[in-house]
Amino acid sequence: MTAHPSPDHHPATRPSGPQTFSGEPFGARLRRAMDERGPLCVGIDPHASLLAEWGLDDDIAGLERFSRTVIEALAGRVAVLKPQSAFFERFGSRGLAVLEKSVQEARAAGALVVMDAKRGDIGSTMAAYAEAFLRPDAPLFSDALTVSPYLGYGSLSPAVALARESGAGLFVLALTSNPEGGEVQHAVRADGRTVGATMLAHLSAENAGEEPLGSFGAVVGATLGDLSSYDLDMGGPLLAPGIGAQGATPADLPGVFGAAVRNVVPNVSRGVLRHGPDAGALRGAAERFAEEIRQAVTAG
Ligand SMILES: O=C(O)c1cc(=O)[nH]c(=O)n1[C@@H]1O[C@H](COP(=O)(O)O)[C@@H](O)[C@H]1O
Repeated sequence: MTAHPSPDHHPATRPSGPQTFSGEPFGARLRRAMDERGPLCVGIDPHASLLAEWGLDDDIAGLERFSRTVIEALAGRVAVLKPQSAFFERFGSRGLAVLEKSVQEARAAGALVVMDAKRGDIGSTMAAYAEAFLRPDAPLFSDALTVSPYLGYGSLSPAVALARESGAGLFVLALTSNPEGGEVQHAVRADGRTVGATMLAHLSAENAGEEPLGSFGAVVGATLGDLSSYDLDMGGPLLAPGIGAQGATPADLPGVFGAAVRNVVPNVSRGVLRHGPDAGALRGAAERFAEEIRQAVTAG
């Protein structure tokens, strides 16, 4: 007789967790979280230098303590937490185990989790990356994933399809915050459009008809100055890194994003994290950024 696994059976490598699809697409969940908590996204970026500043060793115990401290301080307050996968991958399989636990704990505590792994590959491999982060029973299932479209936007289709199916979202690198990004993203194509504008147009098509907000976002740096030549109103969220350590401020947001500022999810990582390890100080820093963002967005 064949033994049937119980309905809640998961292979040992796929622990069950809070990762069940609520039935509501990412864009709608994000809109609500932004309305209720404000739009701030805090990064979980355990730089070696921050571990040292926090009095932690640059080892797996330090990594775990760092990540847990950020989650305990902020997951019940901010709309989004964004773990940067590289800082966990640095520690190999044990770092990935900390990342898995962090994602699950942050989601269980009420934050949406954007996994910052910036994946991008040929379509058939992209399908595996999508399974790793966007299939609801995957150990690293996250509410959304950052992806790179620079193997061609179409190479992302398996991730788009799985995100739609599982109620997850994507943030596609369109106009990145770093000064080197322009040589690729501002390059002008034969049709006269820049590469970055082309990515925004693809996303606009993806989000067509989605209310109140589409699930297919763009990454657009808060550091970039006037972007009025770009159509940023593409129906989805705009993840805006660069505030704090990279020099942008909340007051810059209306000037960079114009009317699309209402869909901006401003990210701050080091600007908040450098206030740790005290939970109250982390919360205070996040609250100050959140308040400055609220004032800037209201005025803009
Ligand atoms: O996708 C991202 O999150 C991202 C895109 C981008 O254009 N620029 C950028 O800084 N990021 C990430 O956003 C975070 C910014 O960190 P801080 O400069 O410490 O606030 C880092 O985790 C970066 O990897």
